[in-house]
Amino acid sequence: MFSARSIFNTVQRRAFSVSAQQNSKVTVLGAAGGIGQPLSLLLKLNKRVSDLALYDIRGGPGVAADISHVNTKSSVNGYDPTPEGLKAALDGAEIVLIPAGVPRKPGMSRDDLFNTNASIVRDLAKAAADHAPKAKILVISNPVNSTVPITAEVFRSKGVYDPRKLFGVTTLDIVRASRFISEVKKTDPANEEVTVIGGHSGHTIVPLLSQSNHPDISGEVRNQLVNRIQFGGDEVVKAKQGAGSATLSMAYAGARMADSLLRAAQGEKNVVECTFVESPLFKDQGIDFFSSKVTLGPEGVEKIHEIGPVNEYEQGLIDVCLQDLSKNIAKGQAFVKENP
Ligand SMILES: NC(=O)c1ccc[n+]([C@@H]2O[C@H](COP(=O)([O-])OP(=O)(O)OC[C@H]3O[C@@H](n4cnc5c(N)ncnc54)[C@H](O)[C@@H]3O)[C@@H](O)[C@H]2O)c1
Ligand SMILES: O=C(O)C[C@H](O)C(=O)O
Repeated sequence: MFSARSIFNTVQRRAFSVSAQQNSKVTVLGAAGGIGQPLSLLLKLNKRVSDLALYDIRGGPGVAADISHVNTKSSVNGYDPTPEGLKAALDGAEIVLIPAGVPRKPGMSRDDLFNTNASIVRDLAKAAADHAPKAKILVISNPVNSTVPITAEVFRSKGVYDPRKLFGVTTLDIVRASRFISEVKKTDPANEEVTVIGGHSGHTIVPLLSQSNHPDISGEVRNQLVNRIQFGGDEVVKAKQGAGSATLSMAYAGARMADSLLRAAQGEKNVVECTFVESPLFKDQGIDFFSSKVTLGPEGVEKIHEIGPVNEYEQGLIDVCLQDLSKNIAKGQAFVKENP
């Protein structure tokens, strides 16, 4: 004879075992910041996230308590800024997003953030390598062109580097390109997808309009559109007048990238994002990392796409990009060698 209570428990256990197969713990390091808070909120709304872990050097538990009241199923935990707190935040994570670090003020380049953010990312990468060595790491902190190589070097030094699992988040460039081209063409941005390759700063951001729905864009309109995509970040930094850089659009972009990886991990095919990864595309020119279209799979990077046909103007942009990028990457790699 089964009591109502034991039937309820059995049903509960079954429900748990179904969701347990799809458990996806997602950790945000820098969760109380301008990006961290809205990003964490968007992740709370994502049904694929079962467990949200929020860590920051200040305010993590408060943000977690607040977000935990949102009535979606996932659990939310905030962690104290201690080595134990960081370890607990990372233990068992499938995805780790890193928006920890200082943002730009007007007049600064992303590279000007290097002196502060390089060591922040290095130390968080060390913790991730120790406590979540198999997680997919999504680096948002700038300068992305250098912080991704820093993370790779840290993981390599600890013997756990898997290039399929390290991503520089350049999704905001894709989001902007889609939005800005729709403003020029008076179309719905939902129907505009622009491939943006290279890196994530100024001239290293290379939109391939010739591969978009509007290869006809040319002349001054094209030049202005490309410039706006390359320097869209500056628009926000200027408008915020010293109060930081893009946070809300970045949270949206970061949540999209995390969702794409979760969808791919849960079996969806043909999930493609442009992202800054270790790449063979320009290795012969000494450039180890490059953003291009990447098909995502259960283990992370499944296939790095060729750049495809580009016109003469775009080839010129790529040439300029490669010069800056190689310096940014080398700077990140050297930093970890000199400051292990
Ligand atoms: N990849 C991109 O497209 C993109 C877009 C926008 C901003 N960013 C970058 O993201 C970073 C964060 O920007 P923001 O506007 O959220 O800044 P913010 O200052 O508002 O927030 C940063 C957060 O990081 C936390 N933090 C600092 N050191 C930490 C550590 N060691 N461990 C954990 N948390 C730590 C801070 O306490 C703060 O809450 C900046 O470097 C910015 O340039 C990147
Ligand atoms: O511009 C910045 O410094 C932040 C970010 O990289 C952006 O593109 O908005």
